[in-house]
Parts: sequence; structure tokens; C-alpha cells
Amino acid sequence: MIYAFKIGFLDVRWVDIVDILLVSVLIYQVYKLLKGSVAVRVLIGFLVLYLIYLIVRAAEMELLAGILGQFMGVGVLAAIIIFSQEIRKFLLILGKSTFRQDGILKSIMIWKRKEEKEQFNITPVIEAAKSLSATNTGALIVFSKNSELKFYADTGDLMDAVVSKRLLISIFNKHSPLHDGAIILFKNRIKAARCILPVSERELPAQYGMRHRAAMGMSEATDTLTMIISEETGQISIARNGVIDSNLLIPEIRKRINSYLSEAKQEKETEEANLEVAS
Ligand SMILES: Nc1ncnc2c1ncn2[C@@H]1O[C@H](COP(=O)(O)OP(=O)(O)OP(=O)(O)O)[C@@H](O)[C@H]1O
Repeated sequence: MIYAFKIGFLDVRWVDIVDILLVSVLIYQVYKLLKGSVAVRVLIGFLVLYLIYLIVRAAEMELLAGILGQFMGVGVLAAIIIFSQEIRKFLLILGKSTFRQDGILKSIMIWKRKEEKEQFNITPVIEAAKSLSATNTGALIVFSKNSELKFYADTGDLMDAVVSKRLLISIFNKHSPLHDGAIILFKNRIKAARCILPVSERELPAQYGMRHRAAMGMSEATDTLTMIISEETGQISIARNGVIDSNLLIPEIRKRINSYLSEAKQEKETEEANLEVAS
């Protein structure tokens, strides 16, 4: 056995150091995932209880150790039930990175390359946003750069229509049967309307209602950018990577959407370059 060093009577192996580092990374990732949600308090509660259990066991307090031991026995099952939402999110994040790899494979195909040349013209969306904001018409618009988000598109009405200012205004008109929920934009097309987005469970400022909460949830669960137009104030906000930036001006909104979409372009160009180097 190869030992790294010794602390008193304790022999520390290299594998123990790697083990500790990996557990630290895992705990940090779990903390990052739970940060800001009520689940983090439950997790702290669990950890405190576990610590007490270890102390009680070391002190050989048989009765209390027995009771806490029983509780710890079902702890894993209880944690799966309590943290089911967070576990889902974690698996979604894992799936997302796998999906990117899937994108690399797909880009090998020539027909896919042709498709990728399409440019997203965001001007109709910006023009519609100005008009919706001026009339205090609520709207939720999801931009997706990597996939058509079938899972979420299927929760609404599938459309596959060309993006236009008039169509966007019509969809979000308060009397339109399609105005509720979100629309999903992918490759210059409105893929679906009336979509239900995942709702964030974080503590959000009081002025944010369900529309903002849904945009936040979407940005936590997927690699998308969501534009929110408030029915109450007409303000336009953007949710991305679990952060909402409110009351943005039109030039800033345009810049952020373009930068989000160009990230996709850059990613694809890098993939193509990698493929060319490899071939
Ligand atoms: N899970 C969801 N997915 C998509 N859209 C949703 C979801 N939940 C609520 N909405 C949309 O949000 C609307 C309700 O918005 P609400 O007034 O509660 O939000 P808000 O954040 O206060 O926004 P506003 O500033 O526009 O009032 C619903 O009518 C519906 O269109």
C-alpha cells in the first residue's frame, strides 16, 4: 500500500486524498444546486442530525444511537423523496451536457451543416416586444439555440410558424386563445405556443409572480434565454442561467439575445473546426 503521509496514528493514502477531493466537489455541486432554495435548510438539518448521530455513537449512548440509527437507515430513501425536484434538476443538467455531445455527432452529417447556416433574425421579436411592453401585454418568449425543446413544446400547441411581429402580437393578445403560457423560438420559427415551463422554487423578490418564476425555472433547467414582458408594468426582463435581469432597455435586450445566439454559432464553429482537424 502506498501511503502519502501520516497524521499521528493515521496513515493517509493517495486514494484517500482523491476520495476527499471528489466528495468535496460533490458537496459543493449539491450546495450550488440547492443554494437559495428551501431544500438547503433541509439538507443542513440532515447534516446536523447525522453529526449528532456520529457523536452519540462515539460516546456509546446506546439508546439514542439506536433511535437515530433507525432514522439514518431510511435516510437515503427519505432524501430521495424530499429532494426529488433537485435530483430531477441534477439529472436534467447531466442530460444537457450529454445532449451537447449528441450535437457534435449530429453535426458530422452534411444535411445538418446546411441547416446550421440559417440565421436567426431577432428584429421581429424586438419590435413585437416594444409593442407588447407599450400596451402592458404580458408575454413569455423562450429562445433556444440548441434544440427545439420538444419536452416543453409538447406541453403547449405545436405551431412551427415563421417569426413575425404581427404573429407574436396576435399570440399574446389578451383575447387570443394562445396567449397563456410561453412560446418557444428555435431557428427563426415559433415552435409552439401556450407552453408550460418548469417553475423555480427559489425565493424570489415579491414583485415576481408566476410568469417570472416560470422564466427563472426554465433558465435553471435548460440552456435557454427567456424574455419576460410584464403585464403589470410593461417592463422587459431576461432570464438566463438562473438569473433574472429586470427592466432592461431595448438595445441591451438586443445585445443579450444576439450574444446568446452567437454563443451557439461559436460553439458550432468550434465543433466544425474540431471535426476538420480530426478528419
Ligand atoms: N409554469 C408556467 N409556464 C408558462 N407560463 C406560465 C406559468 N405559470 C404562469 N404562467 C403565465 O404567467 C401568467 C401569470 O402571471 P403573473 O401575473 O402571476 O406573473 P408575474 O410574474 O407577476 O407577471 P406580470 O408582471 O406580468 O404580472 C399566466 O397567465 C401564464 O400566462
